[in-house]
Amino acid sequence: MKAVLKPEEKSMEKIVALCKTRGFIFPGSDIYGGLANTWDYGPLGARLKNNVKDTWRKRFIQERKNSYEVDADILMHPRVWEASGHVASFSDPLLDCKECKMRHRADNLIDDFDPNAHADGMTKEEMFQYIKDHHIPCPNCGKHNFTDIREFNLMFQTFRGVTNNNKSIIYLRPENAQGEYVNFLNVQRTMRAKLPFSIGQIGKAFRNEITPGNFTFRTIEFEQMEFQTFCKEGTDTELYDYFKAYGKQYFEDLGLPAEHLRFHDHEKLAHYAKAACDIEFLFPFGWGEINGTHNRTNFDLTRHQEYSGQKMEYLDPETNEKFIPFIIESTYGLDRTVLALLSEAYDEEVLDAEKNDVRVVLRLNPAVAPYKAAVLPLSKKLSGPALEVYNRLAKKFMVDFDETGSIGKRYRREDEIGTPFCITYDFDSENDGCVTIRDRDTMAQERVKIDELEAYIAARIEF
Ligand SMILES: Nc1ncnc2c1ncn2[C@@H]1O[C@H](COP(=O)(O)OP(=O)(O)OP(=O)(O)O)[C@@H](O)[C@H]1O
Repeated sequence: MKAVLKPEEKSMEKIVALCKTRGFIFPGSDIYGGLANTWDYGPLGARLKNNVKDTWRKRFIQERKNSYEVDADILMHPRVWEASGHVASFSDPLLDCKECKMRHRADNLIDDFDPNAHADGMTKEEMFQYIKDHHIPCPNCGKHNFTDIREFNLMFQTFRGVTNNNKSIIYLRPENAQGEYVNFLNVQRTMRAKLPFSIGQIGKAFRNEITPGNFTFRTIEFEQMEFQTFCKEGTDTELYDYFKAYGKQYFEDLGLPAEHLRFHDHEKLAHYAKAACDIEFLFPFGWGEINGTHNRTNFDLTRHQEYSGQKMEYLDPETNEKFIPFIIESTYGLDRTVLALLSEAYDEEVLDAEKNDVRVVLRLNPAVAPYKAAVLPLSKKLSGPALEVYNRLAKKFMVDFDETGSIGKRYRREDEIGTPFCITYDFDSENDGCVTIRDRDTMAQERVKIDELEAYIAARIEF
C-alpha cells in the first residue's frame, strides 16, 4: 500500500528518531557519545536487515541457476589491493577550509552547489578551478578560503603480527568484489560451472569516509550484497543491460515504487570499465545511489593473473578456446537498501484532524517486516491461551507478544514498527476457536480460525 506522505514531506529527523526509540538503529558507541558515521542495528533493525538479506539470497542465489554464494575473509593478501588498483587510486579529493578547519570532499561541494555541474567528470585541477570561479563557500562557516585538493585513500589499514612496519600492513576490504574474483577458479572448478555463471556474496566493507553520512547512507563500515557474473566477451553488453533491469525489479519487489527509482548512467568511467550505471532512490534528502552495475571487462582477472602468477583462464568446453572472462558486477548497498525501505515505508495518516490524532505507520513489505504478526490478548485474563497461539506461530515466524496497555495503543505500537498483522485473542476465542486479524495498512479486521493462522500469514509474507 502506498504511503500518504510524499518523499519531500518526510523528515529524516523523524525517521532517525523512530529508529532510535523503537529499536531499529542506535548511534554507534552511544554511551561514549557516539563515533561519527557508525550506527548499531538494534533488535528490530537487525531483523529487518536479515530479512532483506534473505530476499536477496532468494532472488540472486536460490532462484538463479549457475549462481553460487561465497563467504570470503575480510582480510586479504595485500597484493590483492595492488592488483585491484585500490592502493594506487581508491581515493577521494579532499580540501580543508582554512578558516574553520572543516574538511570537505571537493566533488560534493560542487554537486551541492550545482547538481548539474557533474563533478564526477572533472579532474582535480578542474574541480579546484570550478570552486574558485564560482566562489563556493564553506558549508560550515560560509567563507571561501580553501587549501589545495589532495587525494585521500579510503582504505583502512591495519597491521598483522607485532611490528608496525610496511611489510605487515593489511587492509580492511573496501569492497567485497575481490573476494569473489580471487575465488573465481575455486568456484568454477568445484561447482563445474560453465559460463555465464555468477558468484554472490553478502559481507562487510570498510571505507574511511570523512564526509557527513546522512544517517546510515554513508558510513565507515557497511554491508554489501554483491553479484558478479563471469561471461564471455561479446555476451557482456546484453548481460549488463539484463542486470540493470533485474536490479530495478528487485527493488520494486521489495516495495520501492518505480517512480522513486531511476538509473544514473555514468559519464566518466573508471579506466577498466566499459559501462557503469547506478540505481538511485528518492530519499527524503534527495536522490542517492543504492546499487551500482558495472561492466568491468576482463580487467580484474587479468590483473590478478599478472599479480599472482596464476592463470585465470576459462577453457570453453565447446570451442576449446582459452580466455579470461569478462565480469558484470551488480552491487547492492544493504544499509542503503534498508534506509530506502524505512524511508519509503514511513508514513503519517491523519485519523482525526480535530483531535490531532495522527497514526505513524511503517508500511514495510511483510516479507521484510521485523515481526510478521503480533499476538495481543484483549485482557490479561486471556494471556494464557493467547501465549499458546504465540508459541505455535513462533515456531514458524518472528512474532511479537504484547499484553500491556489498551488494544488501541498496542495496535499503534505495532503500526510504528511495521508489523503487518495484529492477532487479537478475545473472550469469544475460547468458544469459537477464532481470533481477529487486523491489517496494518487498511486497519480492516477479519475473523480467522486459529488453525488457519499459519497458512494465512505464510501466504502473505512470501517474496
Ligand atoms: N560509505 C558507504 N556507506 C554505506 N553504503 C555504501 C558506502 N559506500 C558504498 N556503499 C554501497 O555499496 C554499493 C557499491 O559500492 P560502490 O563502490 O559502487 O559505491 P560508490 O559509487 O563509491 O558510492 P558513493 O559514490 O555513494 O560513495 C553502493 O551502491 C552503495 O549502496
